[in-house]
Amino acid sequence: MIEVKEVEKKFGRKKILKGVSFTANKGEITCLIGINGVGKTTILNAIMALTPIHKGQILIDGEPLKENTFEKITFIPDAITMLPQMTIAESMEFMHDFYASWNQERATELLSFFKLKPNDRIASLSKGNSAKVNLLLGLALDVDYVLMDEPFSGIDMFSREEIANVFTSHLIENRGVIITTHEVGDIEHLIDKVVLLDDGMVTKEFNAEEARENEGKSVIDVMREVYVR
Ligand SMILES: Nc1ncnc2c1ncn2[C@@H]1O[C@H](COP(=O)(O)OP(=O)(O)OP(=O)(O)O)[C@@H](O)[C@H]1O
Repeated sequence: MIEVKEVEKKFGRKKILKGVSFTANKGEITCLIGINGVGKTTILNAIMALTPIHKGQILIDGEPLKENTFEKITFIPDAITMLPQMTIAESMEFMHDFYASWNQERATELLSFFKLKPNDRIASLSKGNSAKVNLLLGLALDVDYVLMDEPFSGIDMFSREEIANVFTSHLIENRGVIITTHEVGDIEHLIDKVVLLDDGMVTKEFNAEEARENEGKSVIDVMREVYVR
């Protein structure tokens, strides 16, 4: 389980996170939802210790992040980090050399799942294919937790559908996934848990299935109650 406890974060004098708390379980897809600039990426960066926090605590399976935790968790940012002149195949080799947790079999499966061509250069990829390569490089690691920053942002409907299919496939298996988004529409059915953020705080944390079954409400219905007052 990933536990984010009372996390506070400032940039200069501006307080971005004002005591954010939530949990994300293994085997579930947790979605952080909030408008642009609310601090979604900052939360993922904080979980990965890529940015320092000023107060609070983040635990992964009960322990603070340490060097060996990086074999347990991966972060898929919203833009590809491979060099533009590299081919997809070279990017995969790079990851293979760098991470002990690289799973070549899964990488090859993802390559065909996304219908990507290994000899295409990163610089030549469309936004949709670039997002798919990014996802491939993260999901091919045998880790327990995957953090994804806006995996559906700015890409066409068909690419979004293909990416969404990964979430319901064995490629996610029983990992814990945290994704961020500001538009929940066409991924609503994939989400187990929702964490709504507003003004640097969690305004509501709920189980999407329970809201549907017990109250007959969609994620968007609950969002409307919280944000449109
Ligand atoms: N390195 C930084 N220095 C100063 N301010 C920053 C820095 N990184 C982020 N911020 C500010 O912190 C706030 C939260 O940024 P963040 O990127 O976490 O938001 P977000 O919810 O992910 O937004 P988006 O949906 O646009 O990606 C924004 O106001 C942003 O301008």
